[in-house]
Amino acid sequence: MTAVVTDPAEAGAPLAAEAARFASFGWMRGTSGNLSVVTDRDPLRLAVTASGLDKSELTPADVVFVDGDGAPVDGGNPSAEAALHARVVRLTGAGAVVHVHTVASVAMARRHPQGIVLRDLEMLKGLGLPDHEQEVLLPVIANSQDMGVLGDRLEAAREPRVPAVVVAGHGLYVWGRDPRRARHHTEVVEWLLELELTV
Ligand SMILES: CSCCC(=O)C(=O)COP(=O)(O)O
Ligand SMILES: [Zn+2]
Repeated sequence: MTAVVTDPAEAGAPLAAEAARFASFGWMRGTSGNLSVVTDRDPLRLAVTASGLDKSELTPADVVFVDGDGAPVDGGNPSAEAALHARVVRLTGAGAVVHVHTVASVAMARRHPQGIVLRDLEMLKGLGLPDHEQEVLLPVIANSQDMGVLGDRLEAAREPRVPAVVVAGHGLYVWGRDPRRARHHTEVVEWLLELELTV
């Protein structure tokens, strides 16, 4: 069950902390990346990071509440990708979504535009897979500035066992039950991508 949150600072504090962590890894350079957390399920509401800010400097107030289509409910300027966050939540039931611009995700999508095979790695258990003897495809979808188009591509390509999709030439979308689990999934997927890039 999702605790209903209506105070921007309450919703924004964990997102600011997560953003600072990802930014410290170099995954949100410039003003790239965005984060969201579900604050209500009925009707669906998300707190999404505001657009165009340096994500290493967010304050708890730097979030905007959006509806199930990613439109602001009380004004404000949500992330340009808010509609994709909302779509991921509607599709997967996730409670938090992470979008980071990592070099490894873009490089690996360039090498493997049809998707990235991950197999025989203990770290796959960090995505909820039962053991290391697994082979899964991390989907890669083509980029678009139209979040509806990106959402359709994500829906068509997603692998239900993998809480992540790479957007070619852009970055990584990852989700989880809450911000902490979405962070763990993000760190695991990025580790797998960096490994495959290295070997
Ligand atoms: C240089 S970042 C370009 C936009 C983008 O892809 C991104 O992740 C940040 O967009 P936002 O509107 O959330 O700041
Ligand atoms: Zn982006």
